[in-house]
Amino acid sequence: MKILNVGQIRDLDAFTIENEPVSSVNLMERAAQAFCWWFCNQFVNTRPVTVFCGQGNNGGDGLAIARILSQKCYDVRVYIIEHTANTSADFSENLKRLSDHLTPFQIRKETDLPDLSEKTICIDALLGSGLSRPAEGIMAKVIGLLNTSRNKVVSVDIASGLFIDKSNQETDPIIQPLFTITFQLPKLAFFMPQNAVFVGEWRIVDIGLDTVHLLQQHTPYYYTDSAHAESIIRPRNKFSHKGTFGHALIIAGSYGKIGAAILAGKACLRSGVGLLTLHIPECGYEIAQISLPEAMVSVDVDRKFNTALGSVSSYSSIGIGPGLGQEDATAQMLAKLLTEARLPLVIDADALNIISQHNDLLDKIPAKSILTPHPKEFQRLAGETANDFDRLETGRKFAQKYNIIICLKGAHTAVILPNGDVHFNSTGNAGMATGGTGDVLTGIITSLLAQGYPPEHAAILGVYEHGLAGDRAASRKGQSAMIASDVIENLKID
Ligand SMILES: NC(=O)C1=CN([C@@H]2O[C@H](COP(=O)(O)OP(=O)(O)OC[C@H]3O[C@@H](n4cnc5c(N)ncnc54)[C@H](OP(=O)(O)O)[C@@H]3O)[C@@H](O)[C@H]2O)[C@@H](O)CC1
Ligand SMILES: Nc1ncnc2c1ncn2[C@@H]1O[C@H](COP(=O)(O)OP(=O)(O)O)[C@@H](O)[C@H]1O
Ligand SMILES: [K+]
Repeated sequence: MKILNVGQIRDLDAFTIENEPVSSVNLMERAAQAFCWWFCNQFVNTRPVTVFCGQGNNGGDGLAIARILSQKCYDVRVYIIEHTANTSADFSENLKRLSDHLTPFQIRKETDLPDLSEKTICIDALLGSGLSRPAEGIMAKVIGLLNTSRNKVVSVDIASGLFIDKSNQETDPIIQPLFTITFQLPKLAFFMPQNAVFVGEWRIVDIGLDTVHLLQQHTPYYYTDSAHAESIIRPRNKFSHKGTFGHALIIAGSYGKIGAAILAGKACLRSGVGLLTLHIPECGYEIAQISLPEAMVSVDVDRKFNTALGSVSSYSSIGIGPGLGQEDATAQMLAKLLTEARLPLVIDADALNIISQHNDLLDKIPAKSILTPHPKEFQRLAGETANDFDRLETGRKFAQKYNIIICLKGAHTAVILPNGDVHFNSTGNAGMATGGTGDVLTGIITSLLAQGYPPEHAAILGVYEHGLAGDRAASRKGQSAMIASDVIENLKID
């Protein structure tokens, strides 16, 4: 699914209006109906509703929503914030249409602000995608009122005050909704951790914007929905054998962290690889043979750390990093691997930390290798960034410069491709914020690479399936009880 910028969204609206054709007020009616369909499924009509409207099209949506909800027997109040002399045409039309049902209250100054009963659900239709500057004056006061009230707030399209495709300042007044019900497409702002409280839970409602025009839009930003992930999966051929699915090598673990190697290895096997070899320090030999009998074990000459590899030319994919430690000898082994490897690697955890400390290694990373940093590891690698939008841009430039794929891990892991395209993940949950889940991801992606998935697909699909397994684990165990092993147990890539 594509993620468009503000200008493209405006064009898509305009194209739909002209070519469907549908009048812009009827498109607004569709948007309001779609919002109300979600709203009525979520909240019963015994809850009072107060709609706060600006004077642009977002406010117009709010007026139409108020009318529809009032027709559905909700007890609705409407407040219009008079912040400008210019109202949009569709706002004015909806104001007329509302007059048979309700009389709105005007808010011009602070003393006009209402007291809200606790049960009231507030609908935020102050400002939408037309936001051109931070909210101020009476608009900021209303935002402040809603944020300090204990009421549930639902934002129409986007929280008022939040920019769709660029960073806000920390001091900007922005609604902090419980839900954002957005039209047709997710917005870039939703994927930034800095915006978590300004988005809440978000849902997309379809308003029938032109799909052909949408297909023609160029954007570097995508959202990995189930349809996209499933289109990547290759079915297993009836006559396939273990050689068909590759031989993966995972180089991981150190004294006290052999578990990281086991987690990555088990995840690799559970993701469909034909054969797996684990390269681990000697202290992990028995642990690995007992806990993962399906894997072959290559034992390092060192007892506690991975320090030396034999030839790696026979492997179909190589993953390195989980629990590796950062010993000098390990760093030298990594440098040699980067120079000798003829295929894209999966590079995680301490392997990334070693590269951060030896910047000359960056140029040696094989093309299309997949790096899986969490935000701190990415900061060590690429330096400080001003905000999450800036971090994403830095990631895009980094991926392009070194011709690599970066999976910037988080709630919506961003898979950044060598051409600068970004695929935000849609699966996963906060139960995955527990030790070892990153090791599991390394195993999954290494497995997919071994099976012959192109690196871009291995990264996008691996991240998606990792999150999906996490979601299954959460629904079975609960987010607090689930651990990384549960993510592995719930893998099912087919
Ligand atoms: N047919 C369609 O296109 C559809 C559109 N839809 C809906 O329209 C929404 C976009 O509507 P929109 O473009 O009218 O912008 P909106 O956000 O309502 O307000 C802009 C007004 O506010 C002003 N303003 C800006 N910043 C401000 C600030 N900080 N403080 C105060 N004022 C500020 C700005 O004025 P200006 O920048 O010129 O000063 C302008 O007057 C979109 O999110 C969706 O909900 C749906 O119905 C589907 C069909
Ligand atoms: N709140 C969250 N929502 C969704 N996924 C999450 C969340 N927190 C962590 N994850 C996922 O869990 C994994 C954690 O990886 P990482 O930080 O490397 O952990 P570890 O080093 O303990 O293995 C990443 O894939 C990340 O995307
Ligand atoms: K809004």
